[in-house]
Amino acid sequence: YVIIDDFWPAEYAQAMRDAILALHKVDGLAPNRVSLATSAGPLVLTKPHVFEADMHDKTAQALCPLFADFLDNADAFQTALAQRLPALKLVPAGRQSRTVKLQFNEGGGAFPWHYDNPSRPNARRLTILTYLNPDWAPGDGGELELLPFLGEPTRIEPRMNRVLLFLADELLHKVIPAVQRRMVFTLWLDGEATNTDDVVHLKVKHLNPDAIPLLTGSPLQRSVSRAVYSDLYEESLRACFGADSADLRKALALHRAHVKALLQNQALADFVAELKSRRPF
Ligand SMILES: O=C(O)CCC(=O)C(=O)O
Ligand SMILES: [Fe+2]
Repeated sequence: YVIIDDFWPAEYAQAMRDAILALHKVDGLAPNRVSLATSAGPLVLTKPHVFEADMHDKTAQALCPLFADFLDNADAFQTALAQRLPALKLVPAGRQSRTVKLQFNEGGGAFPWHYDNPSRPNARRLTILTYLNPDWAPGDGGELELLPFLGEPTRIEPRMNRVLLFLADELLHKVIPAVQRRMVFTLWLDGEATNTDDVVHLKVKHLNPDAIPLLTGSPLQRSVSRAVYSDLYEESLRACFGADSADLRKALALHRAHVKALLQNQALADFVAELKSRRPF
C-alpha cells in the first residue's frame, strides 16, 4: 500500500468534503447494503451507521455534480496511473471501468474484514481512498486497518486529504468503528486481468509450505483467508453489526458455513493449520 498526504489541491479536497456533507443533508446517501449469495438465495445485510452513494447512480449524479464530473472526467488520471503502474494491468480508461463511492459514517459505523474484490464477477484491481476529515483526532475511531496475509496489521488514520492506494484483490482490511462522523471518497479501478483462473482456484499443488510466498503475494490468499483468520473475521462482524442483532447472526452463520465447507477437505484443513501457525499474532 501507499499513503500520500495532501494529495489533491487543498481547495478541491475541501470541495469534495462539502459535496459529501451536502449530499448527506439532502438524504442523498443510503444505508450500506451488501448482498451475499447463499444456497438459499441472496442474503442482504445492512451495516449500521454507514451511508453511501455510488456515482453510477443517476439520482446521486443529479444531487452531486462535483463527483458526477469526477466520474465522467477521470480518464486522464486513470490512464496516467495505468501507465505508471503497468504491473497492475489496469484498464486504462472508460467510465465503466471505475467506481466512485462516497461514504459517511458515524455513531459506530464499521466494516468487517474484507477484500474489495472478493472474487468474480468483481474486476477491481486498485482501491484509492481519499479521507476528508480535517478535525480527526485520536479517539474519534474510523481508522482503517490493513492486514497483509500472514503479516502484521497497520492502522491508518483517516486524516484530511490523505490518499491511500492498495490492491483491491490482495489486501484484507477493515474499518474500526467511527465514534465521530467521518467521510471518505473511494475510487476503484478495474484490472484487465483480475480473477483469472490461476488466482481464483486454489489447487492441490498449492497445499504445502513452498507455496506460501505465492499466497502472500497473490489474490489466491482469498480462498483460505476466512479459515486462517476466522477469529478475527468473527470479532470484526460483531464490531460492525452489533453484539446481538439479526444481521450479526446471519453474517456469522454464513462465515462459519464457509469455513466449515473449506475445512471438510483434510488436505486443506492441514494446510490451514500450518498457515495459522505462521500468523505472527
Ligand atoms: O472507509 C474506509 O476507510 C474504507 C471502506 C472500505 O473498506 C470499503 O468501502 O470497501
Ligand atoms: Fe474495503
